[in-house]
This record gives sequence, structure tokens and C-alpha cells, in this order.
Amino acid sequence: MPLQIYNTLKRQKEPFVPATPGYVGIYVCGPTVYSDPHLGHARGPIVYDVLRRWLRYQGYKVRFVSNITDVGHLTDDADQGEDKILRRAKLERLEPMEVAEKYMWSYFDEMQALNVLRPDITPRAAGHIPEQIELTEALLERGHAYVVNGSVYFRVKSWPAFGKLSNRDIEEQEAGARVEVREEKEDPRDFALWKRAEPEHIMRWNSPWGEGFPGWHIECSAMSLKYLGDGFDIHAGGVDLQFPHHEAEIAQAEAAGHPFARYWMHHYHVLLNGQKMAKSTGNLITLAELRARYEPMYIRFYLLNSHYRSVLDFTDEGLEAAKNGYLRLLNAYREVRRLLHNAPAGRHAGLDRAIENLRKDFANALNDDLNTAQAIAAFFNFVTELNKALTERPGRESLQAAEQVFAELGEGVLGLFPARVLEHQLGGALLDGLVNLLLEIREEARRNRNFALSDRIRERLIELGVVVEDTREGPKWKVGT
Ligand SMILES: Nc1ncnc2c1ncn2[C@@H]1O[C@H](COP(=O)(O)OP(=O)(O)OP(=O)(O)O)[C@@H](O)[C@H]1O
Ligand SMILES: [Zn+2]
Repeated sequence: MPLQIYNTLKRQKEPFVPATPGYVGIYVCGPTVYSDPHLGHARGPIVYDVLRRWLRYQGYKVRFVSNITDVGHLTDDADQGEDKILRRAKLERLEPMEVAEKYMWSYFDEMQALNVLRPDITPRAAGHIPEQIELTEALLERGHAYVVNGSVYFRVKSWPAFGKLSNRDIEEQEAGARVEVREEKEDPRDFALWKRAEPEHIMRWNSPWGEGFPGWHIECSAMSLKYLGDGFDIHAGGVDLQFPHHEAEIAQAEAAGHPFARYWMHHYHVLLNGQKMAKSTGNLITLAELRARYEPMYIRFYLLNSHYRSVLDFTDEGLEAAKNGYLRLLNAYREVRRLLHNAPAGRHAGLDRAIENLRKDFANALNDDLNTAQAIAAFFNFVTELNKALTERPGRESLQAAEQVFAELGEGVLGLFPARVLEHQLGGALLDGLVNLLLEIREEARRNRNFALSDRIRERLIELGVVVEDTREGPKWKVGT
């Protein structure tokens, strides 16, 4: 089965066919950088990271673009209120661009810790003012926008397709629209493409309409078209962005004569106490707080262990369970790597079959609208079979194939086993060698009835997080619980 993606535009799963064979362009709406990222901010980047890795694994050349909003996002969706970054700058007594820089790096650091690949391009809104002005001019020329008092608004009435993504009827929107919005708009449903800067507004640029700043939605249309071209493949973001943000993005691009994204993917929210985690409400747990308590790979595993189109209500117990599940996979991977050091040549039919099944089930899961939870379940089934096979001392060729499947699918696609985790903290040849040496000394001490020494070695290892288990075949150890 080829890759199927749930396309919000069509409200159904569809086979994914890129516009240009062999190439895929993806645009993901990134954060507005005015505070430290929370757990919710990690879901989209991790899910679309797996999408990107999966496409790449299948041989596509992927261009992955994800923006940083550093201007234009106001505290109120109806084009009123303050710029979120400017408000924070006043609070922290910083330049607005210092705020953007500070929180952009805090976001990048978190993404790196979570093993999210860097985007190929990370365009910033403030660095693309000419492109946004140009698109606004094209809309004016075609009669889809109008100028009032130095601001430019998109004329929703002129674009009947407005609402097609979120399935809203524009006439109904008219009835439901808020009445207290700025009187300068022709119609309350219209939205700002460019806004006149009041004297105290320090984030301002020259434009054909005077000094001002771009509306929030226009950056994504301008920057995605610039880097991915007309009719690009996939546009993604959180479900909260469907309306008005994505709806506006489509209207701005298409009304200016540019066919827009062909597949729209939306991930559902991470909740805390039943409510969306969000900066604006303060209902959140930051990634930094979580990382102080948990290895980032537990967090990545936790987020991938549910489907992206289901809401995920965060609990500590859920994360603890993810930790145990993750360690089960990691320890199996470690064990394979350890046994490979001196395995005799040969194959193991049961293990070979388990690897083949894993490859098949994994592909089916991801091809079914990126079902990462199902792909992880396939790994668990595999580890059960693997552990059985390991008691029968499988030969090197089969162990190598098992190592490869962990590397290719576990790390290459799911991004769960970066070198950092394998090599340093939780494994690696040196660590293996040192722990094995200590256990040999401990065995010798026991044989010599030097229990003080053997107990000391065991206790110190436990303190370091190495669990030693004495079995009939000798001591075994693993890292973690
Ligand atoms: N709780 C959440 N779960 C999943 N995705 C989220 C969550 N909150 C935000 N996102 C996504 O993160 C990206 C950045 O969003 P944004 O910077 O607007 O964050 P936010 O926390 O929702 O901010 P605000 O509360 O001010 O609206 C968007 O794609 C958005 O959909
Ligand atoms: Zn966007």
C-alpha cells in the first residue's frame, strides 16, 4: 500500500502523489517566538519530522521549510491588540528582535534535544517583508484587497472559495462575525494583509502604503510559495490554525493567482487538564521543565506513541509508561549490539522472520496516514520475538540484520535512538566493556568470598543506573529500570 495521507482539504485519506516525481516540498507553520516552548509545540515538529524521514527513507528528495514568526502575530485574531513579541519586549525590557532571537534559540535547542532534524529552510517573517508587500500588491491589483488609512485588508467577499479548508460557509461567517471590530474594514470577515504602524509601534517597515507591518497570515503564503513554488505538496500545522490562519493563507495565494498546497495535514492538540496547552493561557508544561526530569527520547516516544489526529491529554503516568516502553526497545537494541561483538557466523530463521514482519508492519502503519503508534506497536511485537530468539544465541548475520532494522527504522525513521543515547548515556562499546569488566571482577570477588567487594560493585552500579540481574548464564545488566 502506498502512503495515504488524511487531507483536510478533502476530509479523507488520499494516496500521496507528489507534484514532481521524486521530490516533495513540505511547509510547516512554526512558532511565534515570544516564550519558552511547551510540550504541545513539540508534537507537530516531531510528527512532521517522521513524515520527512519516512519520505526520505523511500527515496524522495524532500525540501522541508518551517518558519519562525517574529512579527505580525497580534494578541487578537480580529486584527486588534498588540504584537505578541512587542508586548513581551516591553515586559522583559528588550528589543523586540532580542525577544525573537532568545525564544527562537530556546525553540531550536529543544528541537535538537528531541532529535528533530533541522529544516532545510527556516524563513523568518521579518526577513521577508518585500515578498509580503509584493503579494499584497498583487491582491490589490486583482481587486481582492483594499487600502484604508495606510492598512490593507483582504476582501473576503471577493473570494467565494474562502472557507473551503475549514468547511465554513462565508455567508454564515458573516452572520456570526463579531461586530465590534475595527470600523475601517468593509466587512468584519476581512483580515489584515498590512497594518499601519501607530507612532508607538517600533516594529515598522516602509511600504507603498506608508510605515507599517505585515499581517500574520501573509508571511506563510509568501514564504512557502517563495521556497516551494506554486502547487507545492504538503502544508501542515496544528488544528487551531485551520481557521483563520490556513484559510487566509490559501485565499491570499490563490486569489493572487498561485495554486497553493495540495495536501493539508493538521495535528491535534496536546492537552493539560483537558485544555489545550497554550502560551497565551499559561496552561502548559515547558519542554525545559520536562527535560529536567526525563530523557528527551522518552518525550519523543511519548508523543509518537499516539496518532497525530487524536488529542493527547498529558499525564505524568503516561510519560512514565512511555519511559518503560522506550527502555524496553532501547535495551533490546543494546543487547543486539552487545551480542554482535562475538557472535558466531550464521542465521536464525525465527529472527529473520521477525525482522521481515517488522519491516512489513512498520511500512503499513506509516503508510496508513502516518500511524506512528502502530509502527511502535510493530516494534514491540518484534522485540518479543527478538528476546525469544536471543535465548538461542542467533548467528551474526541475523543479529546484524536486527541491528540494521533498529538503525534504519528505529532511528532513521522514528528518530528514537540518536548516537548520543546509544554511544554515551545508555550504551556504547566503552561503557559495555567497562561494565562487563566490573562484573567479571565482582564474580571473582564472589568466588573468593569477598562479599564486601562484590556488594560494593553491585551497589555502585545501581547508583549509576545500571541494573544487574544474576541469571543461570551469569550476570546480565541493563541501563534503566
Ligand atoms: N497544545 C498544542 N498541541 C499541539 N500543537 C500546538 C499546541 N499549541 C500550539 N501548537 C502548535 O504549535 C505551533 C506554534 O503555535 P503558536 O506559536 O501559535 O503557539 P501557542 O502556544 O498556541 O500560542 P498562543 O497560545 O499564543 O496561541 C502551531 O502549529 C500550533 O498549532
Ligand atoms: Zn502559517
